[in-house]
Amino acid sequence: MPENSSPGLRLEKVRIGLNSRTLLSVDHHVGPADTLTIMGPSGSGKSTLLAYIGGFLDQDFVGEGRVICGGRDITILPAQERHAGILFQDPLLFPHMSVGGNLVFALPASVTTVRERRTRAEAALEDVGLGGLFDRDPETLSGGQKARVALARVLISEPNFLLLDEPFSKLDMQLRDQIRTLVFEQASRTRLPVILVTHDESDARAARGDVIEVGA
Ligand SMILES: Nc1ncnc2c1ncn2[C@@H]1O[C@H](COP(=O)(O)OP(=O)(O)OP(=O)(O)O)[C@@H](O)[C@H]1O
Repeated sequence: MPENSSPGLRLEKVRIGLNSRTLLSVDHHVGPADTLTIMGPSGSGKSTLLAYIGGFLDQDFVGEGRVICGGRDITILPAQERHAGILFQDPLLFPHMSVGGNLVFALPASVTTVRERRTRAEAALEDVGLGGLFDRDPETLSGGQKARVALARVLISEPNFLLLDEPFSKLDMQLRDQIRTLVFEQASRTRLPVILVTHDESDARAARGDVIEVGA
């Protein structure tokens, strides 16, 4: 199989620049269910790299190189056609919707009936250990439960790959361990390539994949 038709996510000679300065360069292939961890000092361009891959790079930056997903060059596609599943430090749940509403909102439009949409959301909640919480107000959840809902919402959107921007950094140590185990289990189950940005060595170890240090 020619290399660029392989499954997974290929970052081909990707360079992120600001003004005339190169912030970081990456050339790497992330296979299905593999994680590439990006570590580096604050301001080294890690979040900006995720924005380039996801298709939402701010116009102040220069992004070069190709992003190839499942053999398809997605570099020129707008964000909504790249289907990145993104998790940030904050779960960013919609406060005016129930937990289930947050998930139903993220479902692909191809799931059309109300009954099927509800069934899919309930199953996604089960997958992250939150069965039965469909009707809950997200504001009443603990930090760990919110992180689980955010994960379920990303997974139910049927993303092509995951971009994780320090998603565990606000959780205390025990919770951090639980949530990241769940994230990597689910990424592995769904065969998604993952790019993880973190400052934390234990996140990198838990991810078990390749680690790139940038800005060193
Ligand atoms: N919209 C913007 N316009 C100009 N410069 C920006 C903009 N957003 C961020 N920057 C700068 O670009 C650089 C890269 O930012 P980025 O957020 O990607 O770094 P990071 O490695 O993710 O940092 P951290 O680890 O602190 O999250 C930083 O120097 C930042 O100050």
